[in-house]
Amino acid sequence: MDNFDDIESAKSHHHLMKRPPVDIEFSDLTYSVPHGPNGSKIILRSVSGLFRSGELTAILGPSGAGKSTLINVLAGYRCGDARGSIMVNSKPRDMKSFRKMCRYIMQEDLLQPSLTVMESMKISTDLKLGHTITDDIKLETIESILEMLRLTKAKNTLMENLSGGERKRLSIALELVNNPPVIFLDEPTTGLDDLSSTQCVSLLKELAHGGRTIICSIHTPSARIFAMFSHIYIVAEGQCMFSGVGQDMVPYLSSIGLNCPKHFNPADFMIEVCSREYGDFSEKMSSSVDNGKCLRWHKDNSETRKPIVRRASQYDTVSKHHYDFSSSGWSQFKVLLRRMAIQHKRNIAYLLFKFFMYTFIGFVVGGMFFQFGNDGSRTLYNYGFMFITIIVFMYTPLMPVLLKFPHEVQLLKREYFNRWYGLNAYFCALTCSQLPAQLILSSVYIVITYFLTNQPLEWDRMLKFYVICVMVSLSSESLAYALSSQLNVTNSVFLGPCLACPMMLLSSFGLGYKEEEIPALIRLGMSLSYLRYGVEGLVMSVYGNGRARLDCPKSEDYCDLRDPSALFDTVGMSEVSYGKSLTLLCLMFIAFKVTSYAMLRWRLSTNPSLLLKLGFVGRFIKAHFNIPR
Ligand SMILES: Nc1ncnc2c1ncn2[C@@H]1O[C@H](COP(=O)(O)OP(=O)(O)OP(=O)(O)O)[C@@H](O)[C@H]1O
Repeated sequence: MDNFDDIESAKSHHHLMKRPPVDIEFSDLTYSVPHGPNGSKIILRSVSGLFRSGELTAILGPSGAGKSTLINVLAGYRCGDARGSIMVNSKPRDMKSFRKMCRYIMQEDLLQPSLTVMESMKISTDLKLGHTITDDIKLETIESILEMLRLTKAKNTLMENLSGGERKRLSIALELVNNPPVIFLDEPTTGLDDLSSTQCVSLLKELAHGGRTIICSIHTPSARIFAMFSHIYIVAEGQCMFSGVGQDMVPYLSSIGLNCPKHFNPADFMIEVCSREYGDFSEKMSSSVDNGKCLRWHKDNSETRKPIVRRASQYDTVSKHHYDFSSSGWSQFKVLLRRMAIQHKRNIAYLLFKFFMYTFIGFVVGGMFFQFGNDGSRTLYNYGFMFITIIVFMYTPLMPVLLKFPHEVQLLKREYFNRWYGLNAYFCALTCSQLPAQLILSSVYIVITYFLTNQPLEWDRMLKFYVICVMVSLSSESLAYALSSQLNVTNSVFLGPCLACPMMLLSSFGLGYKEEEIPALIRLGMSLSYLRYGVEGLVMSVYGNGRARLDCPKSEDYCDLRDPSALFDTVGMSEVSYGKSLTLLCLMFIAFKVTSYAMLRWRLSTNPSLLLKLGFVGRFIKAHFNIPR
């Protein structure tokens, strides 16, 4: 088969270099999830097992048996309510160092959109190999991995145009770049045809031969694929039904009175047994392998006929390896910024659409308040223009983030978990990547409306107006990140505008009231609405700083608000200054930014959900408000 030749030719390369052994042993592992307001559902029931380096382990079992959960818990992706012990090289798993050496390829192929295969491989190598390795070596590594995974022909294809098999292989390729010693794969062959599945598993086998610990869950493998695994671990109903070498599965089943028919795929037979097609053998099977503790069927040392036991000195070499980030935070930031810039460039149609939308809204609003800026009889209408401008700068950056970011978080979770980069670098790159478009689009709207509505053409007033609009839009964007980093799309899109409504109302509250007439609670709400500081800032930039009395058209007998101070009294802003409003707006922006960072860190954390620690209230929120973790 071509692929075997490819693998042979690639053996000498960096990504297939031998790795020191990492053995994973778990015992009495129990995992439950909250179920209903008070209850919990046990998914893993005191299972034990040993997954050794140099072995390709398959976790098999009927659908819903707990395979993905076992992988999630072992990889540390979900720790939730897990109890029991997980040992790595005979020492309790230290999540911090374990995460540095393990990679997790999830069932869904979460790949960054709008990048070609080559671009994503380059970004992956730049992030993972850092700048200590020359570009030539990186390119060589990429070329050989792509060749090995038969992706060379697709290297200039955009991710979204790849076939299911190619996407799966690319997910593996991206993680192979820095030669991880432990790889978890959740159903790597799902969606692949027979040939692609065989090639994928033979690649994993080759990687395992290089000393890696490769653990994957798999659905009903063909007899050929089944024979490729060095270790089979069967799970059903959250318990271990068998753990050992594939060839021993038929004798094992015979030993408990279940004879696999000739010419029957042992994996299929085992799944049928676990699905109770031949009666209930679950307890018998699970107790005969001591729920995974029994090593009788494991690959043994041919001389001693005992399971292979490693020497402590072999494990020591692992700690000498450095699996830390190869690139500095600054390099990660630059690479991520480059990636986001490419994605923006590829999405130029979306940017153009936004440009036209801002232009269109600019003309609509400018037309509605045409020439009101210096008209003493229309001062309140002009105040309305400023209020609407703030609403525009609240909604336009809010909605796209609420719609897009919940999906982006999934990608972020995968890359962050697999230690492509740190959160600080990502967060800074995300903030900076949005800024140029934000500044340009804000200018488009402001230039159109400012001139159409005939606001004072003084540089300092225009600049002040611009700064307030940009700060409101950046605050709205940060608020949207804070919400959408915790919620799914449906809830984000619902909650965002719901929160915006009271803030909008509070921003213009006070019209016609004296400050002491406003109830204390509403005054508190007003002081928490960043939109209010936005409206105040715009009013002060246009009317503050000693603006002269406005023109009063001849058609009017009397213009009661032609004096700016009369407007300040009417809208309850006589005590307001531009500097104070801008400072408070900036503080609100910082508060939103810090909140969105903290929310994101919380979302990426593998610790038990904070909500679960809150007891009943937390469980209720989690169960009924679709909080994804
Ligand atoms: N958060 C959760 N809340 C409630 N039940 C859950 C949760 N996560 C998993 N389960 C349940 O736990 C069981 C095991 O799920 P898991 O995804 O591990 O199964 P699996 O063996 O990987 O299945 P499949 O092969 O179909 O992917 C299933 O019955 C599933 O419904």
